[in-house]
Amino acid sequence: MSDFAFQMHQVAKQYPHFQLQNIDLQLPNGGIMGLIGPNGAGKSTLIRILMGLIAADKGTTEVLGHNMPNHQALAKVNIGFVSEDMRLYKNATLQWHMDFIQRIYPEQWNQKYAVSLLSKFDLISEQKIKGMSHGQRVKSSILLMLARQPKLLIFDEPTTGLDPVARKEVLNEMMVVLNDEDRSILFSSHNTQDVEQLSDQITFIDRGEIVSSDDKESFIENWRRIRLHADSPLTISVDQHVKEVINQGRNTTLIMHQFNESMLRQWTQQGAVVKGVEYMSLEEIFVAEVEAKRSGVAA
Ligand SMILES: Nc1ncnc2c1ncn2[C@@H]1O[C@H](COP(=O)(O)OP(=O)(O)OP(=O)(O)O)[C@@H](O)[C@H]1O
Repeated sequence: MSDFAFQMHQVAKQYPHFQLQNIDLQLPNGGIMGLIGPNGAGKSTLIRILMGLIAADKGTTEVLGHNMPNHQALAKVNIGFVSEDMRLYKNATLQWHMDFIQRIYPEQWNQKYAVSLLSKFDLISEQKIKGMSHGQRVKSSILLMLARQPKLLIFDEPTTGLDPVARKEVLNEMMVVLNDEDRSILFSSHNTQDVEQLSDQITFIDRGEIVSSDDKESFIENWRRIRLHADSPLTISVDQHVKEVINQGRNTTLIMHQFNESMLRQWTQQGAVVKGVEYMSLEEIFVAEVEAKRSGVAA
């Protein structure tokens, strides 16, 4: 058994107008990784390669110790996948789907858990899929996936399009699953708040490449917003640590990477007063990381 839920090494995939490249990524067993990227960054392409739904042009992908896509049948027994375009049979009820999956995975299916999820998600098993709202369909897909207790759970944008109540229900249930240290989770999202709440590892992806991948604490610890006040203009330029300088009259805001207190001295010696040293939100860090990478100044 591998120590990793998945490992990707130098994976690449070329489409006519897009290239996923240099993907080196791994998730230790029991880890929870949030994959954040703008529209068209390559999140779904990366996930589809992991699922064996498409083959990479280059590199190696191993999921739960099985080589993908060649041994995907073995890996998929223990992978649960939920995506936005999940196909459920519109004319069938949720109960029909539950029975169907139970027949395919009789060993893994946990009927008691399925029934508890029905009540938690406020779903009616006798309802046909075609009569359900978007949120109910997403919750149904998640129920069907969770009740067979896979070792690796992959969610592609699980909270997109959900109202705040449904979103909270889904996130709460994901948190419960997360407490089981045996299970690993990868989920993609535009919503950095969801990712911040759930993940212990975060991967930023942009234009088909990984911008950075680290544990959440390291990201938060590495970045600061510094607010300075000075009566005369300060000369501060972008460098290895100062990623952005925003001048607003006598106030200057700096976005800084790998900050330490001693860096403040260079500006206090120019007569600046430090008004604030603030942690940044994951969303701000994401934007700063992407901008640094796009401008060629690696963060
Ligand atoms: N089958 C395909 N043929 C050609 N191009 C494709 C194909 N699948 C994806 N692409 C292109 O690859 C790029 C990345 O798409 P992908 O769906 O992986 O991005 P994403 O990060 O999941 O985006 P979003 O957040 O908008 O869902 C896009 O430019 C898309 O047009």
